[in-house]
Amino acid sequence: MAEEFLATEMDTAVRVVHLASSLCVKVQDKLRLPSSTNGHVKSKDDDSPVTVADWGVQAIVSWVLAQVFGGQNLSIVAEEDTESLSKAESLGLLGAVSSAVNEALSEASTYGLPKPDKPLGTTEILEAIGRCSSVGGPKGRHWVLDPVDGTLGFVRGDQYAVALALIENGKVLLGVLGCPNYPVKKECLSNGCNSQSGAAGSVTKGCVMYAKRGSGQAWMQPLIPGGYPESATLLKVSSVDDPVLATVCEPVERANSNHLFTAGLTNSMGVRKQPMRVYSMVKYAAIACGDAEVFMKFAQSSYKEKIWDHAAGVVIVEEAGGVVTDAGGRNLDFSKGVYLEGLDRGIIACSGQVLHEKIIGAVYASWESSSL
Ligand SMILES: Nc1ncnc2c1ncn2[C@@H]1O[C@H](COP(=O)(O)O)[C@@H](OP(=O)(O)O)[C@H]1O
Ligand SMILES: [Mg+2]
Repeated sequence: MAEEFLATEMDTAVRVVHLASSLCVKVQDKLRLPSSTNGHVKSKDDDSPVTVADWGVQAIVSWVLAQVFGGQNLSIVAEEDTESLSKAESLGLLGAVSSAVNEALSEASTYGLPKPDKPLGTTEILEAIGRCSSVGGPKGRHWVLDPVDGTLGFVRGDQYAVALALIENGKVLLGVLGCPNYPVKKECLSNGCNSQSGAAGSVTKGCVMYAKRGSGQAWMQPLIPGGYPESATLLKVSSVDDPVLATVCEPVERANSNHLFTAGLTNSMGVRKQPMRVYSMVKYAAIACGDAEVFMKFAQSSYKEKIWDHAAGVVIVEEAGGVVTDAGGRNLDFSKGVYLEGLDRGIIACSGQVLHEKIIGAVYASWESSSL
């Protein structure tokens, strides 16, 4: 029998996101210790923080993909570069990245992944991080990685995500989201999401979600310490289509999305609940598993959205039954390189068509009077 389409790609991506998530959990725990906070976080040129986890995840994902698929024609588009990490004054930081990477890779076989014969040296680690400098584009295969999406949430001990996707000829073929701090209903892990039991069940922390384009299925696994879980459950978006009952999520940071505009918009639609403000692509995860119905982001017009901030989340939401477009109702275009070129105003992800159409209508009705 022919091997299932993208079986190795999907399996490797899911496993490496589990491994990467476990690295993040360890680094985030260390960041919580007051004595070790400084030195593990660096400011980028735009003042956003980057941590041992950002570089560490990028290194292990790049190294594992190169082992499994060969480094020769491997194209990886990812957020971090090696510039500040290679500087002489960053030796301590590079050492911390190296320890985190080698600690994670020493456990790779328990995740069913290749493991280096001996610990990677700093040159190999910088090489792995630096390999991810592809700019993507309309042709061929490109892996797309946001090693730690929502770095601000990460350094604040809050929500963040590890996001890996595969784009081929401009289309997102698969997506994996590691959400190490996501509160998952135990009910959801045993009986699937929206199992309608109505019971206010207990919650566990951490999951990995994934989906393959066209499969009509999106899956969730629990994040378990030190290994790869045996089970996965199907994700399903919420069936709520009444704005009165809908939960709308948006970025925490005002700088990243206009809270006033979205408040006016949701108010005009009759949304009653307070917005759920969450860092990172965890917002897509919340839609995919039925915890929220809408995710909206309206950045300043001068900001250009990057493909790694959306690719994995979009395919997971769509395969779980949801809809994702720009504010003009068009699909996001992943074929133009690093940026989502031609994006009309903002991003709208919904659990279903009915809510989506209402929001698009409301955007048109309120846009003129907004200051965006
Ligand atoms: N001025 C801006 N407007 C909109 N988005 C921005 C932004 N500056 C950074 N971002 C993006 O917003 C992401 C965080 O999303 P959110 O605000 O939903 O938590 C950041 O991801 P990183 O944290 O990976 O850099 C970054 O890519
Ligand atoms: Mg990001």
